[in-house]
Amino acid sequence: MARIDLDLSHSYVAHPQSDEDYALLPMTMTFRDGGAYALLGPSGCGKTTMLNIISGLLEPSHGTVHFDGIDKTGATPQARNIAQVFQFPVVYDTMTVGENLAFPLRNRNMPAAQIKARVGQIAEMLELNHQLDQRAAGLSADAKQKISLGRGLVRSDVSAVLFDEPLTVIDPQLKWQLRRKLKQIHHELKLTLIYVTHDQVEALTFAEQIMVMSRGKVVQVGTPEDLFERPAHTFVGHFIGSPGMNILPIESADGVIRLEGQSVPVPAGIASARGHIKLGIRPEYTELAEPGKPGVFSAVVEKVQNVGTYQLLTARVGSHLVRARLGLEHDLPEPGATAGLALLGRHSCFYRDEELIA
Ligand SMILES: Nc1ncnc2c1ncn2[C@@H]1O[C@H](COP(=O)(O)OP(=O)(O)OP(=O)(O)O)[C@@H](O)[C@H]1O
Repeated sequence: MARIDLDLSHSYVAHPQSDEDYALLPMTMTFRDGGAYALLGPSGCGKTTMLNIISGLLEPSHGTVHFDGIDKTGATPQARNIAQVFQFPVVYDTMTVGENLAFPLRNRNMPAAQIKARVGQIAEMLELNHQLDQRAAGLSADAKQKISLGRGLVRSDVSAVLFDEPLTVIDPQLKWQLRRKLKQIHHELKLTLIYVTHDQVEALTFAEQIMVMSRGKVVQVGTPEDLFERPAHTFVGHFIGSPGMNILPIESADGVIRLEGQSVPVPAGIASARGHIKLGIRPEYTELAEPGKPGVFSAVVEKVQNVGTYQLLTARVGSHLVRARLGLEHDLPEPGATAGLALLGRHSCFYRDEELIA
């Protein structure tokens, strides 16, 4: 396993002029030896570009890639000793499940007894142990992708295992199991895993550290808890969570916050910042409260939805929609009614130029 350091930028254009010409803006990034990482972001943000630069399929237009302190910028995927799992299964139909799993080890001339032991271990982890002698040809897409995952994980001497949206073809129920399985496998095998996805649930279940990307930039690296509790950028606030964070433009001065003509005192003990800034509060921390109390804004209820395990209240503060996730035990006001919403508290975040400041 290896520690991987990136210090680079990448443009697919020969002479980039502006930020828009870059698939990856200048960045430095470290993947710890043995860490489980997810690269998370919407389509086109640069995830695959970063993964291909790490694997060696693509050379960055500027900068370097180091594995364990050794410059690997121009090295091929083979020379980097990387294992990759793609969106669609890569298996040999004429071979059995066991032979497919053993293939990367046979290629390295590993002794037969060791191959048998390692294949057995991986097959058991992925619950393929009862199918080892079955031919791959007749298997479902799900089973074939499990073999691909197994082939990616079977070698213990790789620098890292890279996954590019590997659960896309998997049935939803099995997807849920496999996400947890991969986390457990990481725990047991201590491989450096880098997992690309645009699905926040996938990233949050699997990874220890999540790199959230937007338009060629890594906007935050953190644990699932960091991303939820203290989004470093308004994009992370929007992107993580269901629904995302409420982000509201405010004016803050002398312990009073103005939002759409309402002036509300900041509750005692809450750190704020001055000026024209943005307030972020997660729907999970947005509560109904008595209007007129510190931190409570007056809102007009638009909609109340029962979402099974909680109720989602949508209300308007001036021209801004605010969402609150509330327990089923609450008796909620009807649409059109005026309600107080507590938006300022210890979970409030404040942003200037989209970056977290308090
Ligand atoms: N071979 C290429 N030539 C030119 N531009 C490219 C090439 N590959 C990607 N791009 C551009 O680089 C940017 C980043 O693309 P990339 O595929 O890395 O994003 P992504 O986050 O992986 O998206 P997706 O989830 O859709 O694969 C996009 O604007 C894309 O159009």
